[in-house]
Amino acid sequence: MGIIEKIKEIEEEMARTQKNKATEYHLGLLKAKLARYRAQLLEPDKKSSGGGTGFDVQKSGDARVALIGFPSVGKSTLLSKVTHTASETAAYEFTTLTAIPGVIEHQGARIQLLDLPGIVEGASQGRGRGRQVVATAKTADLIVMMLDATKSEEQRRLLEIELDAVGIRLNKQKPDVVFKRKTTGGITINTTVKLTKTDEKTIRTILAGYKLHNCDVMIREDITTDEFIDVLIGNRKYVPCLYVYNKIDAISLERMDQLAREDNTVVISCEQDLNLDYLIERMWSDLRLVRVYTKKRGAHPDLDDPVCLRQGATIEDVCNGIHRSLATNFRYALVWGKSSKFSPHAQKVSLTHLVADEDVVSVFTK
Ligand SMILES: Nc1nc2c(ncn2[C@@H]2O[C@H](COP(=O)(O)OP(=O)(O)OP(=O)(O)O)[C@@H](O)[C@H]2O)c(=O)[nH]1
Ligand SMILES: [K+]
Ligand SMILES: [Mg+2]
Repeated sequence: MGIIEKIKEIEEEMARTQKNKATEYHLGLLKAKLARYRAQLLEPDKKSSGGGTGFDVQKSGDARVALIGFPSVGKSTLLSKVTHTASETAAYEFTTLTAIPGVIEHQGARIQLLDLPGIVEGASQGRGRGRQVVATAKTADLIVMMLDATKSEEQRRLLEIELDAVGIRLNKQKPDVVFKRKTTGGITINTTVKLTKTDEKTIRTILAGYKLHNCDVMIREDITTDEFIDVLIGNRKYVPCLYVYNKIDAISLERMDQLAREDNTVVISCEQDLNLDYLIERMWSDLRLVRVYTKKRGAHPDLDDPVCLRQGATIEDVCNGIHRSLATNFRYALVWGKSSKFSPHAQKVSLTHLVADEDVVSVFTK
């Protein structure tokens, strides 16, 4: 039996099993098994399973945004509108057959926008080019899920299932759980909060299912069983997602208003150029780029050309963003702005210092 059939079998068994206290552990085990098979399915370079690697497009610029959606929702139309790259658009499905990168320049940042083929239900299990598309989505700093405002709400949930199946968690934080393997000593589980969505017995069942007999688990958040499995499997990607409803020119004002009020949602019309500037503004802010202005001694900072970095960036990243040799010859840096603990004055810092948006940095070398 192939992996896909095994997955089907487990999914069927889970659907058949009634959810209650008595079946909780069994369901937990099935979930763990399912997650293991899914992971196998996505391992790259397995000839039998067709591989799980994305399209071979070089990352460029300061961040990558991937356009994910069903066929003909208007992904290529968007790319053609907001970048200088043309991507073929047409009224028939699967017009786009590969990944097409374009560049958006906004607030000193260069954002790579990736147009991708449309995906269909079952994409994560190898239908169409879906596997490649969802694998590419994993490499993105932000996913723009494009939806057709004229179609049913169901499309959003279906796409979420496909992304979830490849280990992408949308608009979620990594669960606050510390998991440590040991060689002896058995299992220790500590919790700092009351668990209401799972319990210790389920967690022990799952650990046993993974043949983990010696480990320390520290749970600091009211997690679900699924979230615990995510922590065990480890290679989950937590990616921000913006839901973009296109073709609002073709729906009623009431419907548009309703969609626009949902969380993490922007409504647009590519064809009529409605709200596209706002969409770019939202993409830019959801990427949470950190702009750092560099300043030479005695000169004013260069405010036109910031170094754009991701959240969590350090002075070392700033150095690497300026010049390859800077970090190796680094002596110290002066930082003005939100990350300086003496703000408005400068703080003298080392390579590991975390920078904040709109900091000004001077680097001193040997
Ligand atoms: N009414 C309306 N139609 C649009 C809008 N944007 C795109 N379209 C139409 O939708 C159709 C599909 O557009 P594409 O850009 O090719 O869609 P896609 O998502 O790239 O499609 P695939 O590459 O096949 O997955 C085309 O006929 C477009 O003219 C819009 O804002 N309003
Ligand atoms: K199309
Ligand atoms: Mg297209």
